[in-house]
Amino acid sequence: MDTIGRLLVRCPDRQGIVAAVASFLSASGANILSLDQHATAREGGTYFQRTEFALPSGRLDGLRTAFGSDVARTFGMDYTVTDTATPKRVGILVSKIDHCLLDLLWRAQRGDLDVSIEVVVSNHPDLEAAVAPFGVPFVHVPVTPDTKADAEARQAELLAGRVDLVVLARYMQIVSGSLLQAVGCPMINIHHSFLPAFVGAVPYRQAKERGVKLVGATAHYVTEELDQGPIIEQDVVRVSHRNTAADLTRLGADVERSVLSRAVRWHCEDRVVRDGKTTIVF
Ligand SMILES: Nc1nc2c(c(=O)[nH]1)N[C@@H](CN(C=O)c1ccc(C(=O)N[C@@H](CCC(=O)O)C(=O)O)cc1)CN2
Repeated sequence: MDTIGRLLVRCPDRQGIVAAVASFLSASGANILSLDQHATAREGGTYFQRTEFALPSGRLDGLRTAFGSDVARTFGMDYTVTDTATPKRVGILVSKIDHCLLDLLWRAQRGDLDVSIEVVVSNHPDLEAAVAPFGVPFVHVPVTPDTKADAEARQAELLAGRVDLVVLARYMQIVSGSLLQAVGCPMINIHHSFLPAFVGAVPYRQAKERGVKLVGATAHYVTEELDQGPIIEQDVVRVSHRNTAADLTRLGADVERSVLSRAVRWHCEDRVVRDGKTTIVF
């Protein structure tokens, strides 16, 4: 049974990258199944490539090591080599709002999202009963302004080294730079507006007051600066003057769920590469 591997690279653009990667994979006994690439400029830019390949089983670790000392070193590549048979481990941070959390749990349970949700951590106890049927551990870690540092230390204990991705599913606390660093893996947030519009905690109220004709949602990587992380996915839905702020919240919730699940899926399929403040999504 072959291993299906995935190689994601980012490096300074120059001639010969595709040939070098393809030659290396061929010489390693791999058969390329798909290859997507992007260069940010005609010259002097950054080069990105996502390659899926079949490889005789038991050889992926050796290929990863050899690629690092060979092609990656030659071209100055940042790269990852992953085994598509190993689902990414996901931890979810949530507060009281349930729809994004339950959507991810439901999609994972159905096999619609190929991830392993390892733990749900919440600063409120409200959603413990809703999570229980999914068989996923739920840990309540209260957060107050006075206890935030200790709470984040506990969150880090629950997440660091145990998950490959953290998702903020309408988590209503600002994550400190030290927690971001301690967790040591990417973090994705679902913001309930079409960024850069309406940053902050209450975008639907801002949207109603502004009289918008569209509301939306944005999934982005979390950075220390609030709602400024590289955008992964966005979508919108039409609204009108007839809609109350509560209507906007209800209509927006469906968009949040679909945007977040696409962003998590694409990240876990290694389709997303960060390029400064932006992303490349293959
Ligand atoms: N470091 C980051 N942390 C968080 C981000 C981010 O981009 N970077 N996104 C937010 C999500 N969010 C809007 O989508 C958001 C959540 C919370 C707040 C906020 O002001 N929270 C208050 C506490 C509110 C409460 O206790 O109910 C606070 O933390 O002081 C703003 C925006 C998630 N975190």
